[in-house]
Amino acid sequence: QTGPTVVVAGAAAVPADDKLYQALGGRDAIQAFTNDFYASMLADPRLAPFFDGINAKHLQRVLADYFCVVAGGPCVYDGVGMKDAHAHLGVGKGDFNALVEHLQRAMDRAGVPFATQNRLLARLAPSHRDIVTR
Ligand code: HEM
Repeated sequence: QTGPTVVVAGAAAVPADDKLYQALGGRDAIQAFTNDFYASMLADPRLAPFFDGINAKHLQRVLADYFCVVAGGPCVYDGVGMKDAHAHLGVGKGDFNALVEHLQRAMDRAGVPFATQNRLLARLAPSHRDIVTR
């Protein structure tokens, strides 16, 4: 990406244009694949325990806001930074990769083109430094 970037809470660098946000189909489309993504993580015995006792409605909303902001969309992320959000969870690299795979599959099911999926994943990838703690 070219052009100026801003840094969002959670240390994702976000470009000043909203092209990726548009390519993802806007806020409603992002919320839809986020909800599907969340449901598929709950159905994965490896990831489900992390989400025990978590307010799913809230997390689905802030996750979609986060993806939206990372994609350059006109959303506000009002959650906590990635480091603080995950510090207590003991997320491993394999867990991180498993989550990314679920996100990829959910975007696939939503008809998001492969190249667009990869642009979002590339912007999320650096957050592993804040999220993976073991
Ligand atoms: C690209 C990777 C990831 C992104 C972008 C991401 C994003 C987020 C966001 C935006 C929140 C909300 C923070 C808030 O409520 O203020 C959150 C919370 C959470 N994340 Fe992640 N996350 C990622 C990876 C993971 C992984 C790999 C796991 C576990 C396997 C995980 C488990 C959780 C849990 C359990 C919460 C809720 C924490 C709580 O409310 O106490 N996340 N994440």
